[in-house]
Amino acid sequence: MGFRGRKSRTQRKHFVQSRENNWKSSNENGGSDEQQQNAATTDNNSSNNNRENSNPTWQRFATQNLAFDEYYKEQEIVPPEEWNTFIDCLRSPLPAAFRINSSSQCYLEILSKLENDFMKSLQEEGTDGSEVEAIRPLPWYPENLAWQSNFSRQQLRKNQILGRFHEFLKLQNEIGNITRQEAVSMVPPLFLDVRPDDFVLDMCAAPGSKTFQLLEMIHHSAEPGSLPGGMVLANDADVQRCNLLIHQTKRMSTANLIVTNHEAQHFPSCHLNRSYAKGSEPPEAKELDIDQLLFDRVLCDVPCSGDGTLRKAPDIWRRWNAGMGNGLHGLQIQIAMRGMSLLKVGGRMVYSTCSMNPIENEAVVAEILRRCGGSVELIDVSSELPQLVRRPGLKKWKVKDKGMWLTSYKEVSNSRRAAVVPGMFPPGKAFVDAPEHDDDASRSQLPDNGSNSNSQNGIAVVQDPATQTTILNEEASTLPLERCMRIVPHDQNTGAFFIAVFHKLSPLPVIQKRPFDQPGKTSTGNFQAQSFTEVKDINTDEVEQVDSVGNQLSEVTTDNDDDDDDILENGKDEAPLDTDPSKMVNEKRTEQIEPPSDGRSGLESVRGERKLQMQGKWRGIDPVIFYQEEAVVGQIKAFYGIKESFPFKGHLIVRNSDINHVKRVYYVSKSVKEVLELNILAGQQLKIAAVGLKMFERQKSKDAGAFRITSEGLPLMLPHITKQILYASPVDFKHVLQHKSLKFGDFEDAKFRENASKLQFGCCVVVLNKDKTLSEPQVDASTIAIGCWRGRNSITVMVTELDIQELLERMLMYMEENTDTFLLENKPLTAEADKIVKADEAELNILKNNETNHR
Ligand SMILES: C[S@@+](CC[C@H](N)C(=O)[O-])C[C@H]1O[C@@H](n2cnc3c(N)ncnc32)[C@H](O)[C@@H]1O
Repeated sequence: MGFRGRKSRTQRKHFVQSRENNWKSSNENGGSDEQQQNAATTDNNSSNNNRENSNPTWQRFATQNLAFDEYYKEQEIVPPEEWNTFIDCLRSPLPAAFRINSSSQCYLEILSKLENDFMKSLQEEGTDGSEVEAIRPLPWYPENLAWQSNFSRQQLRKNQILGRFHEFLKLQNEIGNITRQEAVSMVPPLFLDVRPDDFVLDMCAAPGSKTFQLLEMIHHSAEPGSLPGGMVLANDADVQRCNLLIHQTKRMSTANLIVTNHEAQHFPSCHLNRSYAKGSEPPEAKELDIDQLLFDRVLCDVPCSGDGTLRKAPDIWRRWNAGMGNGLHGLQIQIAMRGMSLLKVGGRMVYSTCSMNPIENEAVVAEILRRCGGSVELIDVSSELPQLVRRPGLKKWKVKDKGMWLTSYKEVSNSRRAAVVPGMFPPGKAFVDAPEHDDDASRSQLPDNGSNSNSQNGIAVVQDPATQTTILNEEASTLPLERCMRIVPHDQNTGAFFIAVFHKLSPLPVIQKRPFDQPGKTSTGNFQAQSFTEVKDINTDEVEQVDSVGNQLSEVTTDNDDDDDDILENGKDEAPLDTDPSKMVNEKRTEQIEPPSDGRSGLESVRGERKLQMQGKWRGIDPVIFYQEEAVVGQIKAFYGIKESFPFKGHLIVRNSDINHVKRVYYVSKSVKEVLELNILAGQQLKIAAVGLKMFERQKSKDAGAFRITSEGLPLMLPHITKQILYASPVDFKHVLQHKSLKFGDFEDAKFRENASKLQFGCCVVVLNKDKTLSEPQVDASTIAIGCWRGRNSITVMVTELDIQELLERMLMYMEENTDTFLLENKPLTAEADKIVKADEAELNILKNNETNHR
């Protein structure tokens, strides 16, 4: 219906400025030479760096960092003969890319406009006769839904056709019909192979480009008026970035999304209280299809050093150092392992980074495989997306610490063993200290069968008498790291990315801390499988923390998908998450709600005391409350004639603990409903920042139906409502959009006038009747409709300027073949009609003003 929920959005200038890609010389970049020098060098102790610092040439360009060059040459990230091409490409600006939202109702029209209009006109106008394609679909993206443009922003503003294209992109992006996203960032969700019924966890989701893509996949084949069986749970640890995520995903208008704010490595398990499992389940628990929150698909797009995005964020050149990757390695493993434990057996997990560093990539993948002890396999996806040029994962790499190159853990000095862990080294090089020759401790690494090798993952643990170290002597061939994918910039003119795809074959082995792991000390980074008992929930507190990592995050976390234009203010109708840490309850204190002693069922009890519990649980976060006011729901159903077949019970939620003053009611899909119910029964472990599709908004007018259907809720509701609908001819529809308010008499169609006067006062829906011969057209994917207000003598539209602009644009796209009737001159309103319309508008404004409170 093309009117997904959108507020007028103000760009966050300060945010944008800090992320702008300024292709400047070092002098223009600001900051003293000394600052730049410090930023560009990594390992102050290193003799290499002393040499670099004394070499003035490195300062000449902001897009150069000798430590970077040295590091990646040594890692043989590309063959030596390709180095110059690789580095030149990294120094050139990145072409803009965008994706068409495949679940948008007009995605085919947008595709056709790009293929048949812009592709040709831009080629003629924009490229000055050059061979380079102005815009082109990315060959590896299914159905031509992703595009790359070779224009810079300056070029886009240069002439009229480019300007028209730019405006088109901006509008469609704001509406949610397209998303600007770096080409390589689109890859990980494609390898996740998401199906509409899947439960998908996006562990580090902000600002949400990939979440949006995952939602598209879930919604792709949903019929109008119906919802897919799956859902996406998008999580991010950073509160402010969570707000960006909420804003970004709002463009999708989905009832199948939950946004949470947790550290991914401590993401709650959300399973039913043990005492319920002993047979005392409340009826609600028995009704639940799920008793633990597990996922069919997990996306682990972890925080990383982000050097794959140098083309888009050249400031990274100055900041880059080898320590960034080393510092993140531990956290990346923790997040990935948590993801793996939340993945269903048979499910798929994608691990990805926008970093080129093997310490953040292959080393993490190798460690996941070691820890999972054969219950997980790295999938060979070489036959998937064959047109995507990628390179196999590295089998060998080195670790650089404090300017020193280390080829095996043996070379790590005692003082550096907290920071440099065995898991950072390639297979066969992860020498682990024998703790004081503690035989029991080394045995604790062995599988239960007592053998000294784990045939499932090919790891042999042997004692090296010369060094008194235990060697994890993996055959390189047993960890098929070549199945990882590395996308390098010069292969297809993109950024760089790393992707690994896992398949969970069986429950994870129980993971225990080895006795000789000191608390707070990352002595080994390795855990070995002890037994293969099913793990319901791995307590992530067992996984050691790398203290330094957290401190580095704010600097090195780079998401890089968020184009400047996508960084927007929060919508005004939902409170942003509270960023004051003092108001946050420690998320690790996720107590379970004990079964009630008064005989009431768990959910009943939770509902009865919801005000107290929900407000106390996650301070700074609005509670999620099932809305069960039957009288109000009945009134809504009666007013709009909503068909009984439309599921309401348990699908409506509010975010206000004062049920009597509810302003907005949200709709959730069956899948989300189940997760919310499970979460309540499991003690509200999820810190839910946003959930549900805003469906109804309360009106003050007594005689106008209690709630109006929102623009974003209308596409879902429309096929199910039987009252308060008007069908307008193209001319009338366009007319009312342009004037925003029209007196009944000014509608061209007599039938419309008659029907309008028969409606109840208040909210109504005006549907574009493309085929004027039908009085009640079939509602389908192409239906254009708009929420309006039926006043005493007029119809007034109740949507934003942006919605109107989009609808007019869509009508133009649809009606190109009927331009004779459609593009009639606007009828000027008569003075008398104008007066009547103004009176109705005033009435409407009073109503709107009454509703400006947050809720
Ligand atoms: C590479 S970005 C994710 C980009 C995102 N997947 C997208 O496509 O838009 C990494 C994200 O991880 C978040 N993050 C950092 N540490 C985290 C943690 N411990 N748990 C969860 N998220 C974390 C950051 O706030 C950042 O938004």
